[in-house]
Amino acid sequence: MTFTVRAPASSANLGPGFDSLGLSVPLYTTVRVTPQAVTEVVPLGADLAGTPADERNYVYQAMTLAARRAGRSLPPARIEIETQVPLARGLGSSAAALVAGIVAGNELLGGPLDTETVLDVAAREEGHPDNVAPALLGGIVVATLDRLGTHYVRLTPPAHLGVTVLVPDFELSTSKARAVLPGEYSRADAVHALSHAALLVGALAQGRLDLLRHAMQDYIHQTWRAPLVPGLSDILDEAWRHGALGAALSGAGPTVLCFHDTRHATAPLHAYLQGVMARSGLTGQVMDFPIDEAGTLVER
Ligand SMILES: Nc1ncnc2c1ncn2[C@@H]1O[C@H](COP(=O)(O)OP(=O)(O)O)[C@@H](O)[C@H]1O
Ligand SMILES: N[C@@H](CCOP(=O)(O)O)C(=O)O
Repeated sequence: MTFTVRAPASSANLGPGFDSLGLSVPLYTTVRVTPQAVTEVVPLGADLAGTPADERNYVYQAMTLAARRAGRSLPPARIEIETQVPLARGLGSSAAALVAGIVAGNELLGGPLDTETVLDVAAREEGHPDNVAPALLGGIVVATLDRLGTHYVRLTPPAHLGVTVLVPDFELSTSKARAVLPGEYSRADAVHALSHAALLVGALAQGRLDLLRHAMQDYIHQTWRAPLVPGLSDILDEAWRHGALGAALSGAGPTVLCFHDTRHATAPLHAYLQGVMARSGLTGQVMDFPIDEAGTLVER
């Protein structure tokens, strides 16, 4: 019996919530699984043309993680993969592929893993839970990973909170954008990060949209990654003057996320972001999204 798994994109960090805070974006990676006598892996569409069409594919590898955690072997199947998530742009394409694959593997095995375990498998594989948690659960998720498990709180997005993303036309791999970060931080930077991340979670939980731009300040990763993303510093400093409620590097970049109030037109923010791109010599797309609330879905 064929089944389909659909996992959403994500925007991780939201400024100071490095490796711990993220939200779900309604662009999807879809994995269609049909049990059959031999395994076939079929990436579909131009965006996945560079990914392996065999068992080395990241989605298939993710399916085997579910089997390993369940102590079983994966039955053979035809596995078709499609995505709307732009690759290596900081919108969690690898997290969506990983979560979709683990959920698909679990489903193919008859569902031996519960949601908490699926999340833990994904977070351990990724090394941090901030993009896999919203990809699996939807909404806004704050999460941490320790030796006992992956612990999280899922927040329902506040009313009137929308997302605008600027997605540049160039790729930046997460590993490259992690390699530029320092190994150590000062106590002042740690206190700055803790207080801002805590304030941000409180503001999101209470719908305090007025606090977002203050709470989203970050020196842990954005400062170091700014040289990799032309225009980022300008947007972080200035986007609020053009209607953004707050701005952050999305995941490891190069996408930049702005929050907007859905009761107001986003045309001035779009015009500003297009202007930053033009001044920075970039091309790319500016798009508005609601926050996805469904997370990963399985359809039979
Ligand atoms: N649907 C997919 N199928 C196979 N591999 C994928 C898929 N989506 C992403 N990937 C892999 O993940 C890589 C991008 O991961 P990463 O650098 O972490 O960027 P991001 O997750 O921000 O898009 C791609 O280059 C590709 O190797
Ligand atoms: N916390 C991570 C998030 C990476 O997200 P991605 O969408 O770019 O894979 C980081 O900032 O490195």
